[in-house]
Amino acid sequence: MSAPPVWTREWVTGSAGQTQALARRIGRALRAGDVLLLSGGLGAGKTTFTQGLGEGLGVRPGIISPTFVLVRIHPNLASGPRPGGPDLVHVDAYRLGSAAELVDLDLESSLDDAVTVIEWGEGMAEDLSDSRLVITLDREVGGVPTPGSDDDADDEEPRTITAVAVGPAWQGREL
Ligand SMILES: Nc1ncnc2c1ncn2[C@@H]1O[C@H](COP(=O)(O)OP(=O)(O)OP(=O)(O)O)[C@@H](O)[C@H]1O
Ligand SMILES: [Mg+2]
Repeated sequence: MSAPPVWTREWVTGSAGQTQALARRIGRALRAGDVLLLSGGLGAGKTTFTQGLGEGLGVRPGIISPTFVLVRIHPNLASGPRPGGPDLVHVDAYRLGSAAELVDLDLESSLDDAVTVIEWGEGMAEDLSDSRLVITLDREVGGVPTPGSDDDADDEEPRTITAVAVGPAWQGREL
């Protein structure tokens, strides 16, 4: 059974830009060894959120939804806001069939020195670390589905974003 959360926080954003701004703020507070599991349906905004995290961490830009590559490493930039800070290891577990396949990616080797962000990691990556931040992006606001847009490019839809902190790393630590 998984451990009870240390704390939970919730935000509502109104656009992709606001989601990135929130993630940027969170990215500035992250430390080497942190593990984030991003959940939420297709197109919920997991990659958009990760782009903001990357900016806050000051890592090499170009964060995308990987299609064939399952793991991409974004090194910390000496010219960024956190020189000498952790790299970002960005994983997309969508195509993985099992936790055993995730083990094969050998994320453990970089775990202590980097921030590891796993899209679709919930229910798959819990064994990776004692502590984790589970971030869920949801199109529902206040339990009510928000009307979808016909335009796929619409970047101004509301999202509810929930962070559930689990494990000792988050004890006494806020975002
Ligand atoms: N409030 C919002 N927060 C985040 N993204 C938003 C918001 N409103 C609209 N969007 C749009 O939703 C889309 C989110 O796409 P993104 O690739 O980040 O999702 P994803 O969860 O990574 O999808 P996938 O499951 O395919 O990896 C983008 O086109 C973004 O502009
Ligand atoms: Mg994605």
